Amino acid sequence: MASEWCIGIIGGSGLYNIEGLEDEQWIAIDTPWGEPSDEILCGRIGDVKVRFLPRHGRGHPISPTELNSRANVDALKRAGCTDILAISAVGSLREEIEPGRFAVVEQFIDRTVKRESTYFTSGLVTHVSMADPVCPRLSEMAAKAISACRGKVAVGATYIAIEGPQFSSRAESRLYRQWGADVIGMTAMPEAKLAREAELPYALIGMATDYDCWRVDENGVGEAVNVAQVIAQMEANGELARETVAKFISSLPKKRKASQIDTALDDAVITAPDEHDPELLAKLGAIAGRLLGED
Ligand SMILES: CSC[C@H]1O[C@H](OP(=O)(O)O)[C@H](O)[C@@H]1O
Ligand SMILES: Nc1ncnc2[nH]cnc12
Repeated sequence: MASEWCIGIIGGSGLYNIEGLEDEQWIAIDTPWGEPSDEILCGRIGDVKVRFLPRHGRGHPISPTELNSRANVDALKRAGCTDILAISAVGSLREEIEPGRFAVVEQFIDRTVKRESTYFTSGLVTHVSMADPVCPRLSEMAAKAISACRGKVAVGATYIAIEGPQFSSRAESRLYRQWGADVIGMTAMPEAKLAREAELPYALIGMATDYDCWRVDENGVGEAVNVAQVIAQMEANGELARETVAKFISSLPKKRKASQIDTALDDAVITAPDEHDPELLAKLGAIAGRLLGED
């Protein structure tokens, strides 16, 4: 297992570039799942290799529903990533997660319906555990990095992923609060599931940009989220996000210890070897090469 860190950063809305990389170069990576959102910015900070992918592409041309998360995660793995730190703009479903606060996500509710959400289709049926969908080690380091940059942090957040691109109705927003969701977004699912299938430890920082639409003011008037408000708050969050990423990377321990997630596919495949589909196996070189003996 890799003992050197290679950190994949997935930048969400408002985070289309990162600064301070040495030897930086945008590199196009082909995958058997189609095109990733953009080229990957490859470089390093000190001894740590960094691979940055803007989730929606530079200039934000790609909608949440049309993100090719399979290609994105596969491309990051091909680029050598050992771990992924993802950043997202999120709506807050809790009074105490005010716009500007960064929420480190611990759990997900997946309400997306139109997306390819697995690499393991018929011919290599595989069931990984999503009981603990994020990497606790990365999440703890992310929370410390936010605090070290004097950011306000909330830990242990539950993220609900909606299909979008429309924001939620008030009834949905209130329902999601009853379900125990703390923040809402449109992108981290199936990204987190695919990262787990790719045996990549994954953590998510949600940058609260708005209160979605569940809240009413003192006059009983409901607020509604709009893109202008989200963009203004994203811009206000941008500097802290960049500082947090730099701090997170510079604070990593020198050597990377193995994580249980590095072997998430062990014992997860159920299809008998003589039923394996060779075409599917050929596509899985980057994702499951370790298991399939192609490393
Ligand atoms: C511009 S608000 C809605 C948009 O922002 C979030 O994207 P990301 O998670 O990539 O930061 C949200 O999920 C929507 O896609
Ligand atoms: N209120 C909201 N709903 C869904 N995605 C979002 N991204 C940022 N704010 C959001």
